Amino acid sequence: MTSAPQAGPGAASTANTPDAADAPDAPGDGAATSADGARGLAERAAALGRELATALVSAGDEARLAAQLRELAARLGGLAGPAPADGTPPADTRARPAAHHGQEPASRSGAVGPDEDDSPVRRGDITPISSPRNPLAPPLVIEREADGSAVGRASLPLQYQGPPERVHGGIVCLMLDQVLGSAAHPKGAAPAYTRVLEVEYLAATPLDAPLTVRGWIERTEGRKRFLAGTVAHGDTITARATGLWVAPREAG
Ligand SMILES: CCCCCCCCCCCCCCCC(=O)SCCNC(=O)CCNC(=O)[C@H](O)C(C)(C)COP(=O)(O)OP(=O)(O)OC[C@H]1O[C@@H](n2cnc3c(N)ncnc32)[C@H](O)[C@@H]1OP(=O)(O)O
Repeated sequence: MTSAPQAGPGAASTANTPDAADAPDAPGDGAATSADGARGLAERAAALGRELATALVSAGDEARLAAQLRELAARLGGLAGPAPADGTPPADTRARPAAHHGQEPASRSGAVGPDEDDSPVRRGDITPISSPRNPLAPPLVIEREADGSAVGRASLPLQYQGPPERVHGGIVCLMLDQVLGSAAHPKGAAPAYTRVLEVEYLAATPLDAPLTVRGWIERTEGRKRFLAGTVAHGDTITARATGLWVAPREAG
């Protein structure tokens, strides 16, 4: 295995960071009136969802939890704006069938695609690890380096705990799957899926601490891409992984 590519100061592109069009609106601008505004609204609502999850697992004091919940509810109510007179939910929050990623290439911008067709297939990043609009995601912010490797950064709060004070091993694996998956898709590459992912847990991955997840292609053989990666806290590599991503035969 070759050594991990170093994080260069000049990340070439952002693999899952929302582009400017996805930036949240200024506070207090009321209900969204455009797709971009709705996206910002969704991301702010997701951020409140994360705060809620943290509050639910953190508070030992029921009175304090109740106060936090009231505060979050007020902020959520402020985001949603006034309810439509007929009770119709806003377009962006209407229930949809479960999303499935598998057959559709995802946007690299992290933006969720146009809603006009109301398709059950959501383009873009709605993964439970890196999507800014998925409250299950920390989110892990992934950038692509000039050398083609991918680097994810996050600090994981208490709801990601496994053993006390450590990030759950499955979450460590999830971060590696996502970052190696990003690295497995250089520009123009056919979509490929994780076929093998082997993770070694070398040391505790701490909660509430800056983590860096790296992934890079070791070699490519036809439709097979062999990946490697690491999770680090400071200078400590807490996990390392190797994996195989395979493009389906029909992809060419
Ligand atoms: C996704 C779209 C992205 C779009 C661009 C945006 C990118 C933005 C970042 C996205 C990030 C996503 C990160 C989340 C990643 C997931 O969550 S992916 C979802 C989880 N994975 C899956 O659903 C995959 C399920 N498996 C499959 O669909 C099929 O097995 C696959 C992968 C399409 C392969 O099917 P297949 O070609 O029929 O498989 P098969 O011929 O048995 O094996 C393929 C090759 O691998 C070899 N192989 C198999 N096992 C091994 C092994 N253990 N060791 C060595 N070689 C092996 C075989 O020998 C074979 O090689 P050849 O004989 O062809 O030389």
